[in-house]
Amino acid sequence: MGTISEKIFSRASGQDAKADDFVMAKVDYAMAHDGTSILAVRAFKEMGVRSVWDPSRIVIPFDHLVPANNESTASLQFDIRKWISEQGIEHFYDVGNGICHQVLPEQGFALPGKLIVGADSHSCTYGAFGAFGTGVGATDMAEIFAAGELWFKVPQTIKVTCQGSLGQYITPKDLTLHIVGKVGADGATYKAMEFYGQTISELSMSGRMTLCNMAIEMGAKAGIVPADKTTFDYLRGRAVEGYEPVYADEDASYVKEFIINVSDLEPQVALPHQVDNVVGISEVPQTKVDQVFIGTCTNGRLEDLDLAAQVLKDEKVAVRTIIIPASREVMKEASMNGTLAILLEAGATIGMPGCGPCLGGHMGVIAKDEVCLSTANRNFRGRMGAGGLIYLVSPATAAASAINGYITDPREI
Ligand SMILES: CC(C)[C@H](C(=O)O)[C@@H](O)C(=O)O
Ligand code: SF4
Repeated sequence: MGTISEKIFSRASGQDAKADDFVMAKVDYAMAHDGTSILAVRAFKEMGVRSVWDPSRIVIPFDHLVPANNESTASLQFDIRKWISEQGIEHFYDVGNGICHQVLPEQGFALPGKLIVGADSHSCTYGAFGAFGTGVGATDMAEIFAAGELWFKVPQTIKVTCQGSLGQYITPKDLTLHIVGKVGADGATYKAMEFYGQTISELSMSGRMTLCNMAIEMGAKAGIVPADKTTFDYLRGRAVEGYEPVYADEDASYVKEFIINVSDLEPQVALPHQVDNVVGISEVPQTKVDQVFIGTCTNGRLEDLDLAAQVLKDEKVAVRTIIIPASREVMKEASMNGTLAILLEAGATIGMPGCGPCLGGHMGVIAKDEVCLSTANRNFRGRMGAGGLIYLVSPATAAASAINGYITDPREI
């Protein structure tokens, strides 16, 4: 009698964990990136603890400001590299390897049934593998570095069932934005979400990651897709250790249920400046675009780049179009299968793997009143530059809009 979260916390805490219980849980993998490891390491040092609990269970990708954009970033990264080597952290992915939420799954750390905690809010991405993945602040991460465990309140769970198959150019991002619009930006606060139904079973791992990635945009602590054959196939030859998938019981109790039918879903757009300000593309008035950005931990995967290339083949972009593969692996595959050549031929600019301009640090910050059509997960005011406007869409919609210079339904190209 339990949800996936209750079962994972029961195992990780060694007690029968039910929703709303407070438990001390052992973390399987802890992640911090260049942005948050700085604060986590500072807090860790202040605790006076000599060495981390387990250097083989800490994963540190550098992705947010890479390569360093100025001297102060460079010197912070220098300090972290030093700490990483002193502590013997085994899984350090330096500049160029890619975004944490792509690197961990690719390298086989995102595994069914595991408790994976990251010092980054989109750590819920790992739920795509049937794991409990969640984000914490830097001081909580310091606790984990020291002891390998942390207090958690076991979340209640919302069940989302998705029926029907996605149509042509209707992508997992459209499904995700549609769900965010229905549930609302605070509709799942401190809850776990479990995703079921035909639509979900048909999603690739890439699509499931897009979906779970945005669970936090509804306030959720975790977004979980139960592991199935698609999961096991992806993990074959990749998983860093053995794992035991965890499934909810028939009589598990859910605080709320949503049923979503995608049969007639059209491309979705989240209008500025709220992520749940979601409408169907037919309701968007003609909107001129200044910049298109395809990338991030939401939509920078091979499938996303391939889709953009499918739309952009033999076409030219009318506006500046920045495409940033989520990882080196993605970039390598996109270069081998011809996708990068198509994108370059169309006039797009390819950036090196990492977060890029997603949170307004570099590589595509926008000016006041400029419109950026982005495949990311957040369109908050000022995120990519003060006074800029961010519209969130799928890679297909982003690519189609790049051709016309205004927001365009990819089915019309
Ligand atoms: C920098 C980091 C703390 C932040 C997060 O946690 O989400 C970033 O990745 C973001 O997307 O805004
Ligand atoms: S790609 Fe964007 S949302 Fe994802 S971790 Fe980086 S900054 Fe955060």
